[in-house]
Amino acid sequence: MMVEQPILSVRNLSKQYGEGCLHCQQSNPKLEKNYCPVCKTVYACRDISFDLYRGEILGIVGESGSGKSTFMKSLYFDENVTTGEGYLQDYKDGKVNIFTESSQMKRQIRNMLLGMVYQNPILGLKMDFSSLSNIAEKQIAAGNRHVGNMEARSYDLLQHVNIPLHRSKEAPKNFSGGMQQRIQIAKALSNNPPLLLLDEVTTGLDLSVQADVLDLIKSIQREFNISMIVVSHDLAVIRMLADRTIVMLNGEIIEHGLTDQVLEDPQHSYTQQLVYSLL
Ligand SMILES: Nc1ncnc2c1ncn2[C@@H]1O[C@H](COP(=O)(O)OP(=O)(O)OP(=O)(O)O)[C@@H](O)[C@H]1O
Repeated sequence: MMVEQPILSVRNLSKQYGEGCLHCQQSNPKLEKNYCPVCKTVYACRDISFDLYRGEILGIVGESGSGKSTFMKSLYFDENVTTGEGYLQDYKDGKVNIFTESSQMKRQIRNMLLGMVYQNPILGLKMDFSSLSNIAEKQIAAGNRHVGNMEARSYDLLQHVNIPLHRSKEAPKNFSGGMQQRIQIAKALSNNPPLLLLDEVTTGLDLSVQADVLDLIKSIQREFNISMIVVSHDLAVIRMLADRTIVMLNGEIIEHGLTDQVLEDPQHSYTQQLVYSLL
């Protein structure tokens, strides 16, 4: 029998801000939430481990400050991890820890194998450039040189994310929040990545716009069979999107399981609170 390999494996990822001290460097130190009461070092992510499979959406939910964004930034190399390992099946057959690669290789991994959609579209888009050139930029970074092909792919993607083609030469700064997120999604998909990272992508949008963007994400999963990691503080978003869910609190994973299971039978008191607040 063929055993399915995860497309991403993360082992013991930790990220701290600060040097640590004798108090917090002992095993099982007593922390104040996620920071050391003595030296104030912040332990933003502690010992995060999981596998992600092809075509799967993994949800990460937790309150503000639980470490979700730090985790996502680490995966996209916006931040360097303090310790930990990450293996991508499509990079050197999943045999090399991506976190210890050179910055040049990290750039290449990012350009070829990852797509990122940020909560704040300013981080993901050049607001004054046309939507088309925003998408082309990512394709060029991934090594495409053929202008005709790039244009055709960009139009195709814009159509997919329901941006009227007659607006493709307009800059995202003219667009609504929902449209900007859809352009970010088109851009993130333009290099055909096996893994798409989505960080609070619907936060701040009107409910109906939010529903449209969530529908779009779901349809992209079905159509492209792409794996995604979706971070949100909102369990309703996670419920709609994620096959499996990780719950984070104070930088740690406190619960992990199939989303239905986590929702129906939450084990940790914090998860129970989150679930009951949905009712
Ligand atoms: N550059 C930094 N320097 C020091 N501490 C930081 C830095 N970035 C994040 N932190 C701290 O790390 C912890 C985790 O923050 P993070 O942004 O990952 O949380 P989050 O769950 O994404 O919350 P939010 O949704 O509010 O961003 C917080 O305590 C935060 O104050």
